[in-house]
Amino acid sequence: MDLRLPETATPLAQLCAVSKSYKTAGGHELKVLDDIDLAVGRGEFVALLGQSGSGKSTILRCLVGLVEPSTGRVLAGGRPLAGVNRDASVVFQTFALYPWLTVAQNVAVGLMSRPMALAERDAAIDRAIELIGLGNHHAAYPRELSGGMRQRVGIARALVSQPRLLCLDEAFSALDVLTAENLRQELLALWRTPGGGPDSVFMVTHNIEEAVEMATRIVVVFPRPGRIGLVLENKLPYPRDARDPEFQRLVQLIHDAITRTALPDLPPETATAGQPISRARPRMEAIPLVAVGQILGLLSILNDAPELSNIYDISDEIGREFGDTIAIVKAAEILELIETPKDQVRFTELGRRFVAASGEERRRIFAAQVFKLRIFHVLLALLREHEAVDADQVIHEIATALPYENPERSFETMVAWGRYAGLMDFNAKTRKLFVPGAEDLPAEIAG
Ligand SMILES: Nc1ncnc2c1ncn2[C@@H]1O[C@H](COP(=O)(O)OP(=O)(O)OP(=O)(O)O)[C@@H](O)[C@H]1O
Repeated sequence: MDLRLPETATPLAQLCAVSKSYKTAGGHELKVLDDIDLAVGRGEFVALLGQSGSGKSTILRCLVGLVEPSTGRVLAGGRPLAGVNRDASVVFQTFALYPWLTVAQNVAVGLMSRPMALAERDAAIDRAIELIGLGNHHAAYPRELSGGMRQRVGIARALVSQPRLLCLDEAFSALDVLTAENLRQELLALWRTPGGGPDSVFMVTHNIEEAVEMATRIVVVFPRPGRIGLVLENKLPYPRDARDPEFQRLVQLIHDAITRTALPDLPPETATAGQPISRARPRMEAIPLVAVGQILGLLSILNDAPELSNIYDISDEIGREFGDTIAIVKAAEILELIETPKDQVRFTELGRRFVAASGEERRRIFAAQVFKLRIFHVLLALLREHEAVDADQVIHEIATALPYENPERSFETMVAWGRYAGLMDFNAKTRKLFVPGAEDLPAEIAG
């Protein structure tokens, strides 16, 4: 039986046509959210999923008033929100506790801006501490607690003000599996008990199963710029069983939606008649912000454990969150070392040669593949014309070519890849990019 109160028409929190742009470190405009319409109604448990960097945290922060949208409106209880939403609290992944304060004092921080009598305050703190199972730890310091207990303090601090809307930003992802599952169940019970906890929950997560286990509505954000990609109602009764076919169907739907946008099965590109023949591909591709070591790690996992064939299993194996795994897989894919039909991940012929090769040969293959990426092609053409190129000029080129990427971070990644490939080097003092010595370049690139 569902004990939730019926939903009322006015959402607790709402984004209306919200867009958000940031200025990056180099002063470039980066649009991270585009025209987001999203509401959290009374009694709802909404989960927000999406790749890393798709804008999930920014949406959460806009919703509670921690970040102001560039355009669009934020409403709380149907009225324009000015400042922070006092009916909402946020639990962050990092616990964010003060190490010099006790559990009770840390929880009290959640009431800081609320005028109330001392006795009322103490009663609220006791209630929140009891509610979240920290009864014997009022006077303990964070360092004396396990990760799970610390996150309980984080949740108690969020609940102490009795918010109507509880927001969770990857709140369980730093916890071990069992602790996370216990906390999820307790939180669900709190939300489902009328008057027990928050009316509504808004949860940002990378974990698809977690979303299907908990949420009544699941929203998938598509990236660059962040926009609403998929909305699913989840009417499965609680407690939910991960083996239920409907549970599995929802997981698969979400999984497909996320991988499809990150790793689309595109037809191979063909040369366009009349265009000059170039070794670079015509399409301008973003560089996933991953280290060369992560790509090499993925390839060695694929090589050592050929039975791991889909992104899910691989994500578990490398111990990264799904969104991060996708970025690593994408990087290996644009280098043509792997291919990803549907949600499968497998070596290409070149990838097989790469893992079997010596260090020197690997660099040569890597260099030839990097050279095919249009953005590198542009950069290497610049480097051929000038002895050294200013970092800011390159960052500007990236910002122009890839308007939805963070140009400074893309630059750092390109330098790291280019260094590994022996194609370029960077002097952080002079902020100049240069070619390490043409005689060292692989023959097909030096010409
Ligand atoms: N204060 C800021 N200044 C500049 N860029 C920012 C700022 N905050 C976020 N961004 C950028 O906005 C984009 C979206 O970030 P956000 O943290 O909302 O994504 P996310 O989906 O929550 O990512 P993750 O899952 O990795 O936490 C990223 O490219 C990020 O680098």
